[in-house]
Amino acid sequence: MKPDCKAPNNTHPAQSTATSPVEVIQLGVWRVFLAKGSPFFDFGARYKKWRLLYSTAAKLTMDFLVLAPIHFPLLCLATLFQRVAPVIRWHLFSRCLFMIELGVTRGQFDAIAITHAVVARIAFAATLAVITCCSQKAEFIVQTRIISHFEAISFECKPREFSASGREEDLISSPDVFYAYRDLLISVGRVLSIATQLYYVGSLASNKADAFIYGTLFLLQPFIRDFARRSLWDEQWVATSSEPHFNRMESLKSIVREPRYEQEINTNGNIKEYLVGEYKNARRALGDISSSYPPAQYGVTQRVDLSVLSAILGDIHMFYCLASAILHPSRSTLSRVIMLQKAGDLMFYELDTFVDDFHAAENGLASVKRVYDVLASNIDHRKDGNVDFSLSEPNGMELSLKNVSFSYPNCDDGLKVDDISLTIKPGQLVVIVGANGSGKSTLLKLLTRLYDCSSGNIAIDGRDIREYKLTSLQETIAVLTQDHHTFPLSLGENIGIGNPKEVRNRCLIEASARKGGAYEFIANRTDKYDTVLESTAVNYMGHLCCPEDDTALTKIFRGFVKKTEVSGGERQRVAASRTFMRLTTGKIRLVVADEPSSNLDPQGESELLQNLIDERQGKTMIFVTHRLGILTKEADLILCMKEGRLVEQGTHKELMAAKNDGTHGEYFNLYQIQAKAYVH
Ligand SMILES: Nc1ncnc2c1ncn2[C@@H]1O[C@H](COP(=O)(O)OP(=O)(O)OP(=O)(O)O)[C@@H](O)[C@H]1O
Repeated sequence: MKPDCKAPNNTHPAQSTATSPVEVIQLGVWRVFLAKGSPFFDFGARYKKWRLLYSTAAKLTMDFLVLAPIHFPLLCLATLFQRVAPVIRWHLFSRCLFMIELGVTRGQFDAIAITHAVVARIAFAATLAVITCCSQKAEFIVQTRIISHFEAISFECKPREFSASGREEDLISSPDVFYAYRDLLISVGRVLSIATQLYYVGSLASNKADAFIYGTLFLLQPFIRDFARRSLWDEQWVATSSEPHFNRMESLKSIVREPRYEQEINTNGNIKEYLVGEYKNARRALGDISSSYPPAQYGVTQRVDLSVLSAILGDIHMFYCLASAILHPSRSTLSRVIMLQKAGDLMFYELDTFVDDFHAAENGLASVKRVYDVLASNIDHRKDGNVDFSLSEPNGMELSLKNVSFSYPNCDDGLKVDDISLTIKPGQLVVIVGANGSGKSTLLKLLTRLYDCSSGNIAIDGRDIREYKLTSLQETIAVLTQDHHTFPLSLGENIGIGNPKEVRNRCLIEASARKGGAYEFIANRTDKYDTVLESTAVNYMGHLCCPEDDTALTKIFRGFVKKTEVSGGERQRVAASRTFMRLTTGKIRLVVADEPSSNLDPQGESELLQNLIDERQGKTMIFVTHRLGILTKEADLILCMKEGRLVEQGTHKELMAAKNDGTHGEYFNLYQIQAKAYVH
């Protein structure tokens, strides 16, 4: 069925139900949600917003002052001067113009006055050039210091944010902090410039009444234009593509573009053909529905009446000027008319750009506020406790769960862990099994306090998990997951970082690499432990170079971006070695391994698991695995999960023997399926 194509300013039915402060409109393929009624000159809303941002602006000013006590004030003065410069320039020019006009009218020129005016104008131009050069230098220094300061802050904030939410939310980029302040400075400069121009217009007008009328007429047009203008740049909005054919095209595009699908597509010609065909079909079905960026489409929807009024108002001061000249010829001169016209244009430009700069400054400061908030509130949504974990306890951790339930924040997909109660005794080897999506990894995240449970209670060594200091808890837990990562560092550091105090201890690193199964493949690398996996250099290619060309420059560039490849299994071995390195801290009392051997060959897998089990002394160990047998036979406790619930627990023997109403349980069934797969 052909989708409903709506005209750009068609409103969504939700709009008519209307106490909602959000307006929903369809723009081409986009469903746009718009905060209702906040034009630029809504001073009430602006005031509220600025009260919030004021402290950020003040704080940022102090930061700028501390970081660049000389260059920052210089930059401020220069920026403000540059903003009022056009008015001064016009004033000086108008003096020359008046004198020329006077000379032409009288047939006699005042050479000295003209020389003074010309010299003043030249001196001003030279001064402006010097100030511009100085301000560029000052800007460069202030920018560099601000960027490095905020890079450091953002470096500090990001891991905190990440550990709290489990995903990385980008903070404002450091250069943007500088630009936010610069936009603010320019906005202030524009206000100064508008005030100066009003003063200048007043000096051009022949009397106070004229000055007032000109000022009002000059200011009126931008006000009307703001009401006429419908620009998403000035509004708060979010949009989602709601057009099914467009969404399908995007999905198909991502399959072709994303490297993770590359191998599958390239080794199966039919897929490629199918994708191309489907893309063409979706494109055809989309027809003329526009996918242009929503602000570009929204601009088309201006109110015609107000636009016409605004355009006429743009010229009304000219008509007033003409009428005034006709009615009072003795008070008017041609040069005054020209200067007034020019002043009107300049003022209109300043007011118009002021709106954009001011919005940019507001948005920028709102983002900067977030950086400060992150710093101030330590963003971590998990409330930190104040109890230090006791390291004197020689055994592993005791974990007990009472009616624990959990659903992911911002996800109304139901409970992922549902009413689980269990006890893990100190030093036990525990294995969690269950089908995909049954909640095994989620349970581990709760046990390591990556998330807090939604209801119920988790206790470690008899004390609520939330009472422990997070750092103290993290020091005692080693986590090895299936999402193994390597860092863009040397192989040695990739392992050594497990115990940062011993990051240069080659002996410990090699021993850990042996246990993690990385020793052999690292030994075969030319640079061994010094092999750097990914270059950390930042590379640019000038826009006149074409990456596809085979020139000397592009070859050099490819050399910049060369990576040292490691296979998935090798990467997992490095991550496992890092965990063994972590065990050398002597503080670990809980080891959590979520399918740590999913990418390893059978021999690598059994060696890794055995090496981990050999480290059991003084630790509780919890494994998540799909491969029953290797671990489950040795486990003190098997937890069998299904759809977020704990359906069985016991040892391998107990669970294999367990029957309910004469039928075997979940673990038995899972085990049998695997056993059959190996036999056949
Ligand atoms: N960050 C998340 N936000 C929302 N839902 C999530 C998140 N992580 C996992 N889920 C959902 O929670 C459920 C349980 O996922 P979990 O990863 O715990 O299962 P699992 O048993 O470990 O699965 P597998 O064996 O495939 O690794 C799944 O439905 C999954 O889609």
